[in-house]
Amino acid sequence: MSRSPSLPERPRLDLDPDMSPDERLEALRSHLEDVLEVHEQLDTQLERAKTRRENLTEKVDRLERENDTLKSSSLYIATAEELLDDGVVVKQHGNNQEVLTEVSPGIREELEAGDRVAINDSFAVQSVLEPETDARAQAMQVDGSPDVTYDDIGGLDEQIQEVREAVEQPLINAEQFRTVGIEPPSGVLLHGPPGTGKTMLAKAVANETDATFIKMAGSELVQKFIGEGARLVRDLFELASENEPAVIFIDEIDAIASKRTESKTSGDAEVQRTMMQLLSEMDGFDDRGEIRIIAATNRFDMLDRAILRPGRFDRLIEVPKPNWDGRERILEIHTEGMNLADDVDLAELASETEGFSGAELASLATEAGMFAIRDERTEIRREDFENALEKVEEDDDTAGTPIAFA
Ligand SMILES: Nc1ncnc2c1ncn2[C@@H]1O[C@H](COP(=O)(O)OP(=O)(O)OP(=O)(O)O)[C@@H](O)[C@H]1O
Repeated sequence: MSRSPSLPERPRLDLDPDMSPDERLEALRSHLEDVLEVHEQLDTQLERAKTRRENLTEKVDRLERENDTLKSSSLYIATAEELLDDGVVVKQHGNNQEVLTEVSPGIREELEAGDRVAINDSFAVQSVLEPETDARAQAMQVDGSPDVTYDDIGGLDEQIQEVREAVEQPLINAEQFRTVGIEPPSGVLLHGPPGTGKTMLAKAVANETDATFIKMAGSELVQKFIGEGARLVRDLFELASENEPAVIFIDEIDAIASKRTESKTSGDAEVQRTMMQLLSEMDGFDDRGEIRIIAATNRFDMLDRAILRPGRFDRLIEVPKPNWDGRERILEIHTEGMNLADDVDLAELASETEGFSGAELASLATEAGMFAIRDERTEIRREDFENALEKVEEDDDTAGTPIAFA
């Protein structure tokens, strides 16, 4: 904190009774100058103090707003079970506690039995939740049979091999693992830059093992309401066991498993609870049968190391950006169905696209196709790829990211 500046010294007027009138006048003039200088200094200090006060007021406003948000985010979810003359019976999710509580006339009007509501610490109904805010339905994506195969993935042969060992084998050869007496890896963590094929790998392994693919984004697990994140995790594992064999894919795991921050807000505590629930579901994994869990992150450095301990995400697979061979293969995959002219040289394109991710290469192929369509051609020429590359580089300059992801 900055210390308050000290006040300037008060100018003194020394008038000697022996002074001549001229000397007195001179002394008074010089005193006046000193007084004016001090006045100026005080003026500057006053201005500074005003600015500081404005800054502090702004800070107080901001903290008050944050405080309000924190207070308002400490709500619990409940179901309105019964509407009575003198209130409403709500049942809190998580602990199933039933309470007769009050409700304001405004909320009462729109409330129907069975609605999900947000209640505060004293159980008063704060708001009625729209059916769409049912996070469970929104958050999970279930795909009975994804259509991605290992052949659709370019440049990740080693990673495919590792995923097959860690996920596919335990699913199709569970008996063998039991006979040999070893535990398959609990969870697999794919880490690497965005758009490099992590989701594809998880989908492909589900496809090849005829497993249901259940995807949930870590950011969706970060819920506003206390207990909701943990409930979603429970639902996720429940859904998987209803659909065995199943592959659970948690994208952006860093959203719930980042290194602990200094702050101790209620939001952080909720994120912690969600992660603890995930870890406890994984700990009880042995008896779960044919469910495998894969997580992915672009922010490996941010992860709380606790989730990497044995029995948790104990198989790490790095999914990097493709090298030259990988880029050529990915370009082949994404231009397979395209009507390419003879002058298109994918090897040369692979050289020109160093640093591109798989998703960026896929967009490049689509973009080249768009140039041909604009020109009313069905054949895609070398110039279309050149134009597409140029466009990508322009986008890169303006947007700061190389290309829009497919
Ligand atoms: N190795 C690859 N081979 C072929 N296509 C790829 C590859 N990597 C990415 N793609 C293309 O990019 C798209 C996005 O890839 P995917 O969603 O698997 O990336 P991701 O690593 O999961 O990205 P994010 O971290 O952003 O979720 C795919 O649908 C595919 O078209």
